[in-house]
Amino acid sequence: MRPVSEHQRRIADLLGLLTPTRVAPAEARGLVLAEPVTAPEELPSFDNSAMDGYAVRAVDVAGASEAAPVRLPVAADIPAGAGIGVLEPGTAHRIMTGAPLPRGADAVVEVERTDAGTDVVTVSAAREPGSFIRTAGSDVTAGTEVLPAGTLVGAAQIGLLAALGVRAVVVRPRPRVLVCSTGSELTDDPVPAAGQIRDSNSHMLAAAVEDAGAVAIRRLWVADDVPTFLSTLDAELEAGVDLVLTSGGVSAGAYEVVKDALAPRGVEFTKVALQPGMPQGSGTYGEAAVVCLPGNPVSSLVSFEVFVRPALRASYGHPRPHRPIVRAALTEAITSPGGKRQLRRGRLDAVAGAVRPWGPPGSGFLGWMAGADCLIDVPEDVTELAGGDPVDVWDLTSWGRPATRSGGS
Ligand SMILES: Nc1nc2c(c(=O)[nH]1)N[C@H]1C(S)=C(S)[C@@H](COP(=O)(O)OP(=O)(O)OC[C@H]3O[C@@H](n4cnc5c(N)ncnc54)[C@H](O)[C@@H]3O)O[C@H]1N2
Ligand code: MOO
Repeated sequence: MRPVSEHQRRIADLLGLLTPTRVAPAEARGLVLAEPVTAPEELPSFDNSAMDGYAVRAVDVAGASEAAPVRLPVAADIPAGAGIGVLEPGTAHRIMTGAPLPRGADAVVEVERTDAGTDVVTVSAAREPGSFIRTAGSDVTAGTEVLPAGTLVGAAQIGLLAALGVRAVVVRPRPRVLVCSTGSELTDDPVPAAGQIRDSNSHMLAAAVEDAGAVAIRRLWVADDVPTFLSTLDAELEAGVDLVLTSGGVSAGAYEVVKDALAPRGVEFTKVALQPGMPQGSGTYGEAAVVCLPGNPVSSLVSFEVFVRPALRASYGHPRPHRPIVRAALTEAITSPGGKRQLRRGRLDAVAGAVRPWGPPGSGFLGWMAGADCLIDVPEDVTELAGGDPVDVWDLTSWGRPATRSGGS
């Protein structure tokens, strides 16, 4: 059987790195800059007040105190958004936070240190030159690289791009994924007939694809019929697809539609030393990468976590493609099959450093999976672990906090 790490590499190689494209900043959220951003202008773009108060010349309030306040005529009122005025010596301008400092002023006295006068203001504190002034360029200097290539674009970066008036950035695009469940037992009918079940995998995998930062361009299911399966793929691929993600039809039964359709077309079907998630398919179809996951719902989602999620994130350059791993002590004993890496569902108490196995190891227990928040990683050569033993745990609730190690190893 193929080791997990080898199959991870194969899937990552199949998807590769997507070609960068230019998008509006809002569309870059969650994506990664493929080219740096250089500030086209400085920030702030003009000297402005950091406080609601009075713009003055520091020399005019030198020596002012509670005991010996200084009185200055208020020659102007400067709300935020006003133009840049001129302050005559021996006067004050009432100024609001963010409003432009008038020429001639070199300090702001906060309103709390005055009597808030509108015609004449009484100032009871001296202020050094530069006090409460945000000078032009003090945050960002024009021409500097503010966001290097490789930056993950989030709220702060989008805010900065907006402040600088940057209208487009270069990122790798979200991978476009076609999610296709297979199985003649599946139905979307709210009341399934005898022997039929609702399709959970296409909904689940489409959600997992979107959580990974990719786009599930279509979600569908097809029956166990090779010509229908192939004609559906052919029709859908015209929309431009980076990855075809199938579930079901990859094991050893008489009607394995995915394997029967794609094995003759060069897609490789193999057993990976993983539980759950042993039967796996991978290759290309047309221009698209193809990953064929097993149909058992837990196998499908666990193998998505192991193989597909990191490859999708790596394909758009995510700096942390893998889930963070934490070390925790098992609350109870578990067993694992020799020769396979087991990813057992669990519930992590990160504060206590403890992890509780959650539900049986079998691959059909979706109810248990939905209550879990982590995967307990049992190495291939380990068959028994006792309560209290330390284990690696993949934290499924964390979205890419830097970790000392990650699920890639
Ligand atoms: N003789 C053998 N039988 C099986 C083997 C094997 O090696 N030899 N491997 C087992 C393992 S491990 C797995 S995992 C499954 C994988 O089977 P398939 O990928 O071919 O999946 P199906 O047979 O189509 O379905 C398995 C199971 O999952 C249900 N299913 C499938 N798709 C969906 C869906 N979209 N939504 C909800 N449930 C789904 C399906 O009804 C079956 O119960 O094979 C084992 N067998
Ligand atoms: O390996 Mo299967 O994927 O046990 O459920």
